[in-house]
Order: sequence, then C-alpha cells, then structure tokens
Amino acid sequence: MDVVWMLPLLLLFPLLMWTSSTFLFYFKKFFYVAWMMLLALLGIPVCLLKSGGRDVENMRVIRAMVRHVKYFFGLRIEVSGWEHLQTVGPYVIISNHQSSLDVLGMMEILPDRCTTIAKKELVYAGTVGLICWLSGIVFINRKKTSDAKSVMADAAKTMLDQQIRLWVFPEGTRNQNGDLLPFKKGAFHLAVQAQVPIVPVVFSSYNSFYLRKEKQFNSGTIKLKILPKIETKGMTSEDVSSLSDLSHSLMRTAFLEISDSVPQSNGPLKH
Ligand SMILES: CCCCCCCCCCCCCCC(=O)SCCNC(=O)CCNC(=O)[C@H](O)C(C)(C)COP(=O)(O)OP(=O)(O)OC[C@H]1O[C@@H](n2cnc3c(N)ncnc32)[C@H](O)[C@@H]1OP(=O)(O)O
Ligand SMILES: CCCCCCCC/C=C\CCCCCCCC(=O)OC[C@@H](O)COP(=O)(O)O
Repeated sequence: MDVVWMLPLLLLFPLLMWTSSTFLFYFKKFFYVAWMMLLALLGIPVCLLKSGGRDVENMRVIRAMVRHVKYFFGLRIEVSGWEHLQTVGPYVIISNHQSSLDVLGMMEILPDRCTTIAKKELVYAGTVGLICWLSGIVFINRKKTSDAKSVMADAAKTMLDQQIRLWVFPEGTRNQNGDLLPFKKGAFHLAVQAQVPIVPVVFSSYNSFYLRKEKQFNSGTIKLKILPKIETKGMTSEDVSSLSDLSHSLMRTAFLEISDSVPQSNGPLKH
C-alpha cells in the first residue's frame, strides 16, 4: 500500500522540481556557465590558430561565439545610439554592471579592437579565464589599489600604442539595487591619461526578468543605450572627479529612463 502511494509522489517530484522557478533559476545559471565554458573550450584553439597567442583581435572570436546565447534564455536585446560608437581610434566605454549576463549585451555591441578590464579572479575561471587572457583582457587586483592603478596606467599607454578600446565597469562590482552605485575613478583616470573620449553605455534594469536574491530568471528585454561620447582632451587629473560625476549623472538619467518601473530587490526604483 505504502509503495502504491509513494509511486505517484516519486513521479510527481521531478515534475514539481521542473516547474519550480527556483529550480529553473539554478538550471539556467548552471547552463549559462557550462555553455560559456564549452564555447570557450572551442574558441581557444580558434584564437591560437588566428593570432598565435594573447591578442585583442581574439575578442572577435568571443563576440561571434556568444551572440546566439541570448536565444536560449528568451532574451531580446534592443540597442539605441549605435551612431555614438562610430568614433575613430581608441576610447573608453563605461557601463553599469548588474550580472555576468552583461556579457550578452556587451558582445552585441562590442566594437572592433575593444577589450575589457576585469577582476583578476576571472583569469582562474577555467576555459573562460584562458580565453579572456587570450583576448587581451586586462586583469586588476581590486584589493591592491596601487597595483590596479599601475596596471591601468600601462593600459592607457597600450591603448594609444596599439589603438585599443577598453570597456570598464566603473561601479567596480555587480549591482542590482535598482540604481547605479557611486563610480570608482579608474576609468576616468584612464581616459584622461590617454586623452581619449569616454562612451557611456547603459543597460536597462534586469529586475523585470532576473532577480538574483529571489531566484527568478525569466525571459525579457535588455535595452542598451549608447550615449554621446564625452571628450577628455585637455583634461588633467584635477578634472577626474567632475568627469566621473558628469558621467554618473548622464548614465543614471538614462538608466531610469530605459528601465521598467517594477518591484526591485532592494526597494522601489526611483523615477
Ligand atoms: C566564448 C565564451 C567566453 C566568454 C568570455 C566572456 C568575456 C567577457 C568578460 C567580461 C568580464 C567582465 C568583468 C567585469 C569585472 O570584473 S568588474 C570588476 C573589475 N573592474 C573594476 O574594478 C573597474 C573599476 N574600478 C576602478 O576603476 C577602481 O578605481 C580601481 C582602479 C580598481 C581602484 O579601486 P579603489 O581603490 O576601490 O577605487 P577608487 O576609485 O576609490 O580609487 C582610490 C584612489 O585612487 C585614485 N585612482 C584610481 N585609479 C587611478 C589611476 N588609474 N591613476 C591614478 N589614480 C587613480 C582615485 O582617484 C582615488 O583617489 P582620490 O580619492 O580621487 O584622491
Ligand atoms: C574565481 C572565479 C570567478 C569568476 C567565475 C565566473 C565563471 C563564469 C563562467 C562563465 C560565465 C560567463 C562569462 C562571464 C564573465 C563575467 C564575469 C563577471 O561578471 O564577473 C563579475 C565581476 O565583474 C564582478 O564581480 P563581483 O560582483 O565583485 O563578485
């Protein structure tokens, strides 16, 4: 008798698990990481054959390989302001940072010869770490400001010598609080030291489809707004704070404008 009652329960359990949004959240996250790891594994030999080693041109391989990933998760990416990326030569892109899903939007608009600044821990992330290294990603130690500053000073020189664009997340960490965190200064020192423009890029809030704390991961739309470039010619380190404030204010306005007004994980979105 007990076994007779147990059987339907045993059959129902996987079904319940499958439909549970928490299970789906973990499944999708696991799939995302596993798929990226696999893509990187396939991409590594392509990068090595193409460039023979560490080269920013390998970013093209990542860009081409990642673009389909959004379809697995039912994500639409809507881009506006393409014309602001039509700037010749090096520049610094700054964007808000909500999740590792930002990579999907990033690869949608990544210009040629553009790589990024990332925390050094990423280099140890298996095949993803290796392909990041091969693609010229600049790794910084966020716990040692003096080291990070000198790596970024070198990056300013490399940008000019090799005509490279750099993508920086000035919040310095992932943030999904329905607003932007205060900006760290590295990206602005970088742009001023290299005397190159800054192109701000804003990702709309993911809170309508992806909530880390609530374990929700549904389909949805990511709006990406590319803002007009901000020139830094003639600026010095004295101007870094005001440049950072201006960028923050422009990006925050755009973020609130393109983000859906939905319940947030940490309080309501301020409109
Ligand atoms: C095929 C599939 C494969 C898939 C592969 C996917 C590839 C895509 C990879 C995408 C990776 C994305 C990874 C994203 C991240 O890792 S985000 C985290 C790391 N990034 C950052 O942290 C960048 C932003 N941080 C900064 O810029 C910081 O400023 C930093 C340089 C790190 C220093 O940190 P901290 O001390 O906390 O910051 P402060 O801004 O407060 O600075 C302290 C004082 O130092 C002055 N300063 C800062 N930078 C410089 C500089 N370069 N030169 C001179 N001075 C500098 C700053 O002004 C402060 O002084 P004052 O207070 O102004 O006096
Ligand atoms: C020790 C390993 C650390 C990273 C492990 C990540 C493994 C990811 C593997 C595949 C995922 C797809 C590629 C995503 C790359 C984006 C990495 C990322 O978004 O890192 C977070 C970093 O911006 C800020 O970190 P914190 O919010 O401060 O924490």
